[in-house]
Formats: sequence, C-alpha cells, structure tokens
Amino acid sequence: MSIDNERITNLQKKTLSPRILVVDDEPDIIELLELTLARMGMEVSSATCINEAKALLQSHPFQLCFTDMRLSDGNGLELVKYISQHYADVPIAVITAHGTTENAVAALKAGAFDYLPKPVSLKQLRDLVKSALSLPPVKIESAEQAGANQRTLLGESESMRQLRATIDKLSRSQAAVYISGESGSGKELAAKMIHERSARYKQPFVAVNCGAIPENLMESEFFGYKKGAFTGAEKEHDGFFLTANGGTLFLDEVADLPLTMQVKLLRVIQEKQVRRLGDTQEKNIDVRIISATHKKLNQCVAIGQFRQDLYYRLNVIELNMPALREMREDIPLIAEAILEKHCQETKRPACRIKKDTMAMLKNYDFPGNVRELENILERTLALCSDVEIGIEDLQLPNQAFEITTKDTAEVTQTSVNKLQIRADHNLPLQDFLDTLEKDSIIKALNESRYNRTKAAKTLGITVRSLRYRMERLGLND
Ligand SMILES: Nc1ncnc2c1ncn2[C@@H]1O[C@H](COP(=O)(O)OP(=O)(O)OP(=O)(O)O)[C@@H](O)[C@H]1O
Repeated sequence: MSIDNERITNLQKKTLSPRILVVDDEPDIIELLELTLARMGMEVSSATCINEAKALLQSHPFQLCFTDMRLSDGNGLELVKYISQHYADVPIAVITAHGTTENAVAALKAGAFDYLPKPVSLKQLRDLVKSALSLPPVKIESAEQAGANQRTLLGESESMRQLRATIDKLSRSQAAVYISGESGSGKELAAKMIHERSARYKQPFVAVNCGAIPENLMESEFFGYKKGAFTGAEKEHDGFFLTANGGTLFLDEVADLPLTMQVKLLRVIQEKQVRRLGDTQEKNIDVRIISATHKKLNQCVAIGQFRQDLYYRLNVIELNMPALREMREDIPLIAEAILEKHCQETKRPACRIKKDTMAMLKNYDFPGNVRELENILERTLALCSDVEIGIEDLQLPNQAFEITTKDTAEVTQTSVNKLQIRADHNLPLQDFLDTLEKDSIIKALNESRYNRTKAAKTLGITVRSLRYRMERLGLND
C-alpha cells in the first residue's frame, strides 16, 4: 500500500471510530477510560465539568458519554437530563461510587443508559460500550407510522402519548422495568416495545408466565439442566435465563412466583450468573429483566408474599398501564384498528362500526381492557356478516342480556357453525355465553384434530385469542 493510501485508510478508520465523551474531574479515571477505550478502537474526548462537556457536545458528534456523579459545577444527573433532552441519540452512563445504588437508580430514572460502579471493571466497561453502541437510532414516530412495521400501543390520549414517550426513553436504558396495570391493558405489548427499540433488539425476547409453571418444574425451566441431571432429563436444556441471554426476559405475573423461587431468582439477577441443574459451572448471563403483574406488587410485599429485596431489584423503574376506561377517547381508534387488522387477516371486506354503536363501546367499562375489546370485536365479526356493525351485533354483557331475555325465539348462528342456540335457558347470562363459546371451541378443536391454528381459523379468531379463551374457560387440559 502506498503511503498516501495508508494515510487515507487510517484517516477513514479514524473518522469511522465511535467517539466517546468522558466527563470526570479525577485525572486517574479519565486516564483509565481513555486508555481502555482507545484500545477498543474508540476516539475519546474528555471534560472535567458540565460546562466543558456541553461545549464539546456542541462541537462534535458523540456515540456515548460517561459521566461522574460529582462534578465541580454540578451533579452528573444534570448532564444526564441535558443529554436526554438535547442529544437523545447519545446514550449516557454514570460512574457511581461503590455502593451508592440510590444514585444509580436516580440516574436511570432520569434517562441514563446504564451505570458503572467504581472501581471500574474492564469487563463491565466493555459490555456496556458494546451494548450502548448497538442501540438502534432514535425514531420519533406517531402510533400510525409505527403501526405499519412495529407493533405499538395505539391511542392518541395524553396518557398514551406519555406512555409511548416513556417507553422510548426506557428502551435506551438497561434498567429493570416493572410494568403494573390491569389484565389485558397491554403490559406484554409494552415490554415487547421496550425490547424492540433497545440495544438488545436483535437478541431474544423471552416471555414467561410465572403463574403457569408448576412449582416443581420452576428451577429446571428457569435455570435449565444438563443431560442426566434427573430422571427424565434426556437432553440438555438451557432454561429461560440462558435462552434470553443477550436479550430480554419478561416475567409476567411475577407476583405468582413462590417465595423459594424468589430467593433463587434474586441471586441469579444479582450475580448475573446461572448454574444449570446438574452442572458444576456457573455461566455468565446478560439479561434485561422486565416484570409485570396485574396484582399490586407493593401490597404483596406488605403481606409477606413477595420479597422486598427482589421487589427493589425488579422495580427500578415502574411503568403504569392505564385501564381502557381511563382513556375512553382512544376506544374508537383502537376498535377500528382491531377491526381492520382482523378483516385483513381473515380476508373479509372492511367493516365499520355504526355511530351509536361506537358511542356504546365508548361508554362500556371494559374490565378486561383492550384484550376484552379485541375479543368482543372478534366474536362480533364471527357472528355478523354485515359490513356495518350495530349495537345488537356487539353483545356487550348487559345489552346481550336484554336481547336474550326479550327475544325468547331461537337465534340462529349461521356464521359460526350453523348451531341452533336456544335462549329459553335458566342459566345466568355469562354462564350461558360461556357454554356457547366452549361448545364452539371444542367443536372446532375436534374437527381440526386439536390443531389450534386450524381451529382458530375456523372460529375466525387469532391463535392467541383462542389460547386466552381456552385458558379462561378451563379448556387447556
Ligand atoms: N393500547 C393498545 N393498542 C393496541 N393494542 C393493544 C393496546 N393495549 C393492549 N393491546 C392488545 O391487547 C391485547 C392484550 O395485551 P397484553 O397481552 O399486552 O396485556 P397484558 O396487560 O399483558 O395482559 P395480562 O395481564 O392478561 O397478561 C394484546 O393483543 C395487545 O396487543
């Protein structure tokens, strides 16, 4: 290579190297970071105070920033807030004094990507740089734009807009997130959004329903096992933690974890190491934990059902999902999106909800939140072949009662399975509707030889909705 070409290549390398800003008033820390980061092929600029850092941010593009908490002209948190506000694309990590977790939590809440405890461990530093540099670029998008490619929480109410903004912010951090909210309010969807917008987006998202795992299988399911670890362990099994390694582990219904398992989980989360059953070696893991439950987790702590130390670990940042009845103005938008999606999936002509019917939907309380709205609309589409959906088609709980008692004649359900439904029963309404739902599901499952995908198609609902209905009706066994 000629000298000129070599110079050009070096120059290109230089301009392509990620540039990192280090803010600290301790020369030793600056030197350590400068040396280590330069060895990793980064370009480093350093500042000793907030004002110097701001000036550098204005004059150069940076891909990552490290800041100490105590600086001569202010607090590192100020810089975290400043960068999150003005340079949302630049992840910022705080360097915290040993044992000061409150600072770390405050920084994560203010929008820091992660924190690095002193004394700085080189492994932690390298891992942090690697994840920070793999963050996808910040995308400012409306729910509509996002809907086209990524799944998103729909709604234009103030609470939904704020929630999406918080999710975007949380995605650019490594903090553990606890999502509270009623059943069906979108907790899992929020967790997926955080993962898909995070540095871990190319790695697995593993969702675990903690309430659905039998207690005696918990350890093997979470931590995995080696072949021969116990009778029946015929081949190696990684378990949830190792499967989610590098990505996100979503612990749904976390309040349902038995206390013995809570202790083991806490240990793994704290030590970032897992040992499979029957193994002698611990394996390092790097997993972001997002947890959720429809129960009040702080109350579970108060009555001794949930360990306080685990609660603090999981609940670094809390995200609360509003109930659908708290964002009634979003009901039309969400209902129309569900209808459109369902009509497209089942290849039927587009439908619309009549005005008075939409008003009724907006008035309904939706104890099961968006999932209930989805189920109501899917059932409506299965029963109604018209393109216009009216009040009588919806069969909202109290309204359905009026229709079935008023109308003692037989109602013919032609669109599902030509089943004749008699309304002159003596059952409470919900039990009656459950019986119908159960019968239709069992019939579809029998006809499809228990193939859920086929059964769902016959019923005109999604597999997920079928699974939910089966669980609700106790049909899983
Ligand atoms: N704001 C929203 N916009 C669009 N879809 C939504 C919204 N909220 C929830 N959903 C949809 O509602 C259904 C239920 O959501 P999800 O499973 O995330 O709820 P959840 O709170 O995790 O429920 P559970 O507590 O029962 O586990 C999903 O199909 C989800 O995509």
